[in-house]
Amino acid sequence: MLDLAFIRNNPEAVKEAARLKNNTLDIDALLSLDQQVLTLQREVEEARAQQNALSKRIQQAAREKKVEERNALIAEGKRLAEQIKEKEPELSRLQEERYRMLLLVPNIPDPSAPIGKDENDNVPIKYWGEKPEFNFKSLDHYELMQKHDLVDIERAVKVAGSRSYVLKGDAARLELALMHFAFDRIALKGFTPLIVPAMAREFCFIGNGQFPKGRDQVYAIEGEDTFLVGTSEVSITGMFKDEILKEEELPKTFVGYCPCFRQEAGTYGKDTRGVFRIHQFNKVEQYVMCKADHEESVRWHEQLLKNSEELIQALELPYRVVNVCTGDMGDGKVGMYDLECWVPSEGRYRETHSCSYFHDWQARRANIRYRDEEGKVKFVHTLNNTAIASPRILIPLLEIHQQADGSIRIPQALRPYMGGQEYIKAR
Ligand SMILES: Nc1ncnc2c1ncn2[C@@H]1O[C@H](COS(=O)(=O)NC(=O)[C@@H](N)CO)[C@@H](O)[C@H]1O
Repeated sequence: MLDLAFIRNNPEAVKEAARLKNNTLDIDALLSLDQQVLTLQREVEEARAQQNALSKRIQQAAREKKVEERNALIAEGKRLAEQIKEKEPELSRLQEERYRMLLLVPNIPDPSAPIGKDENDNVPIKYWGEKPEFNFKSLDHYELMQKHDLVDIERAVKVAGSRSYVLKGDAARLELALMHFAFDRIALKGFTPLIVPAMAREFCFIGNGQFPKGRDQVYAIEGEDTFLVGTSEVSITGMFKDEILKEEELPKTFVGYCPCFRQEAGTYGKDTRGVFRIHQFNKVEQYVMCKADHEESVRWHEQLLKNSEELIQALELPYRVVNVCTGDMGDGKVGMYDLECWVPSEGRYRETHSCSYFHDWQARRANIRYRDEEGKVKFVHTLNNTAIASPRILIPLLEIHQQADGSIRIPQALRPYMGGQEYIKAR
């Protein structure tokens, strides 16, 4: 959410942001609704002020025993009270409608973000690692998983329907090893480990920006005010709602974990093979809350990307980083990098990480503030990046490290989390 004063003073900038982000919100309609609210607010306040003045004159008339005047004044007071009683519900209805529209206003993308329509306009900015040249018939992730009996999709579909999976054997151990590896490496950088609720109240989803627009991606729990989170980012944002932190508490850095759930509405028929796009997965998340300073946000954005690059380099996976364009980054972002790992069977890079900064767009929605050294209260800036999301990361991991004899090499960095095991051996 943007500051209403900013929108009033910079309507063209906000309209341009909406255009660049394929956001169809009618900013003029919001501003005229805002004018209606301000006018009605003034009328109600004036009526209240008149009421106060009147009550003094009524007491005065009573003291001076001016019965006629006092009655006339009381009647005037009643008329005013009627007016207020009629206008207040209208005022709160319009304020509620203005708030709902404010939630739909996109953030202003940084000028460094490429202007574009969709993911095809994202700009690659960095490549790392040698793509493997297999001198044998290489397999895709699903063939490898079946060959090594590492997955059971059929029984998962029986249990949970489409886009579900059972990870078996070393793949199940790999997933937990990857979670532990990511948690450890990021915690070693001073980030506070958190295991957070995967069920969260509505205000958490409004706070991080998942609601109202992304509501169709979220599973609701029947009869409760809680929903299943698509990322621990939702719960971490909700943890600090309505709090006023001290500046010296910032930056707050977290490495969060929880199971993630997504409806994946609108992706029918897309990425249906294997475990690329599923309804439930595990993710270790980096989350930073810092003071309201653009340079600091940019520094953290670069740092969060670097942290994840270090993890992927340790897993020895070739990847590239793309600067996400305005049409693909979504409403809340000021800037966004995707880290994409090379998937040999597809002959292309596929997204495994998203790294974003928001300035105070999330903090304003979740009302997370801090008191700076001069005692001024400001909204914090928030950022997040994937550390590791699995099983999606298993796709490049298994494919890249497959060997001619059918075994799969476990990267050195993961071995301590796999009991020292070096290969997944063909059975
Ligand atoms: N439906 C899904 N199935 C499997 N993995 C997914 C799915 N949705 C997202 N992911 C993984 O989770 C990562 C982060 O998801 S994201 O929506 O892009 N970004 C976030 O959730 C941010 N909180 C940063 O992690 C993706 O890059 C991908 O690796």
